[in-house]
Amino acid sequence: MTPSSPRGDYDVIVIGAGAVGENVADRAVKGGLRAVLIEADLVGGECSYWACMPSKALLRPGAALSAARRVDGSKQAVDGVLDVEAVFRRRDSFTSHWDDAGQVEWAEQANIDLIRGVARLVGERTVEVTPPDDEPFTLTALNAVVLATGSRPVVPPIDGLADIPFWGTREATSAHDVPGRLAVLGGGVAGTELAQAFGRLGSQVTVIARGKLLGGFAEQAASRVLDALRAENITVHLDTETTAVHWQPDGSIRLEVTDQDGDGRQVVADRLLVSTGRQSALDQLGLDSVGLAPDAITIDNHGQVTGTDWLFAVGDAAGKVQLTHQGKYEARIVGDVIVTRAKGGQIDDNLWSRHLMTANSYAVPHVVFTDPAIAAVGLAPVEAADRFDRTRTVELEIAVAGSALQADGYSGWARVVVDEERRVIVGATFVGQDVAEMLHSATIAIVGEVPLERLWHAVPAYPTMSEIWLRLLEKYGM
Ligand SMILES: Cc1cc2nc3c(=O)[nH]c(=O)nc-3n(C[C@H](O)[C@H](O)[C@H](O)COP(=O)(O)OP(=O)(O)OC[C@H]3O[C@@H](n4cnc5c(N)ncnc54)[C@H](O)[C@@H]3O)c2cc1C
Ligand SMILES: NC(=O)c1ccc[n+]([C@@H]2O[C@H](COP(=O)([O-])OP(=O)(O)OC[C@H]3O[C@@H](n4cnc5c(N)ncnc54)[C@H](O)[C@@H]3O)[C@@H](O)[C@H]2O)c1
Repeated sequence: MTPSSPRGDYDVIVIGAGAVGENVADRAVKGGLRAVLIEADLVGGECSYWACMPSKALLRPGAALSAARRVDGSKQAVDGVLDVEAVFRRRDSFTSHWDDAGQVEWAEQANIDLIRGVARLVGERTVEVTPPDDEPFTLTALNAVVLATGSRPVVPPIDGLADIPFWGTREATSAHDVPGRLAVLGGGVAGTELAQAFGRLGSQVTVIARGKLLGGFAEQAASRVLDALRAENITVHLDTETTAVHWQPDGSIRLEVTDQDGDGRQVVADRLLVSTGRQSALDQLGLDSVGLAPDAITIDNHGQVTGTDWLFAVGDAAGKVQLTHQGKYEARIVGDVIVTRAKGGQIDDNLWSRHLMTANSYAVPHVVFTDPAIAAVGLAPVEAADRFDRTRTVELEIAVAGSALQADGYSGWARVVVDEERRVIVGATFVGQDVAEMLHSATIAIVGEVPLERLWHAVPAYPTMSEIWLRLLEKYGM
């Protein structure tokens, strides 16, 4: 939808209509302001069409099949393989076939104006929009401009890489074919999830990680995912640098890799997926027009760009936490800050106030949707030890009645980190089949700063996997 009169003033101009930009605009409108979203591509952004939704849709059928195979009685009923066409069909429906009509309708119903085009700042509170087939025009924001422009893939400077047609995560998540041999460069979350997804769809997958696999997660958790990938015949090279990539006459791709002992080898694949991280998309936004350098801006915990009182950045663009749910949290906070200011109210600087992104520092939930999955929130033991005087870690195998029922031979691991002074949980990690849904209980315990003495009264239903909470508290000494 293009508003009847797009030129002129808005209270709030949001550049980028990904999940995060949509949420800022929605919050502003619900607070009584006039907001416009400007989008250069599909309304809904990366998560809806090329990231969270399609990647999880590619993973889910494999996880469901494996779950059925782990239970005596149901395993006898499944002797086939994944129906690749059906998996792609289901994925296509989750991406609405890369058609954003539904999101456009949502914006209309939410009373948010939407303009298609590329936006950039041309002065304080002033944004120039270049529509696809029209002349540029300018808009002025009475209150705020919000940068919700997301992130772009980082492509490493590897010899020969620029000369070959490799897949990024966009091409992988929207693929309609399963490569015979798939090489995955990067052992982060995207690479690991997509390696398992394509391995289960039939590719012979080789992952090349320059360090550990899933290095940001607890070693005990990441190693179980690594073991699972290898058990599924996915080759994983750890601590391995890729020095050159060649396009071969038969159309295959040859990677020259070197391990930490300096031993070289070659990996040959039909497709190469490069998933080596993402960086904030703040360049080409005209920040220099207001005296700011894209690589030098700082953003405070209200989402405000330091040195301005009208410019905000949220979600992947802000670069603090590159996760949809956390970006949407930032969006709600920025929306509330803008509305409160517009109404002449006071911004509350206190921890956990509705104007401060406190959860970014203490309670970011993150799920790796592999099988086994990793679900983690809050601080790792080392981070907790940095922040608090006395901390303690309790860890356990997940072996309760609920897990035994969930899968025959269920294997999982759980850990909580406790701030001993306040006797509250400050971090939790679970790894195992179906652990993702247990994560929010940990998030609530951390955000609520629920004392262990009170948590003791939070009785997990029997027989569920949440019983691990009771075992952790018992092991702690409750
Ligand atoms: C493969 C993959 C899987 C992922 N899976 C998950 C997951 O399971 N869970 C999770 O929480 N996170 C996941 N993420 C991360 C998640 O996708 C991002 O954190 C999220 O999309 C960020 O949302 P955003 O709105 O900030 O940015 P985006 O979704 O990137 O939206 C930004 C929008 O701004 C537009 N834009 C940019 N510049 C301009 C301009 N100048 N003018 C107009 N419009 C502009 C873009 O076209 C885009 O639509 C995944 C990421 C990848 C790559
Ligand atoms: N389930 C989820 O929530 C989910 C899933 C996928 C992606 N994401 C998010 O999307 C973003 C992008 O994901 P990602 O996996 O690309 O980023 P990432 O930062 O998680 O991982 C990138 C990996 O690439 C490696 N790398 C960098 N340069 C390399 C090189 N030259 N050779 C080999 N390896 C190299 C890094 O060491 C790192 O392990 C992340 O912020 C991630 O959290 C989230």
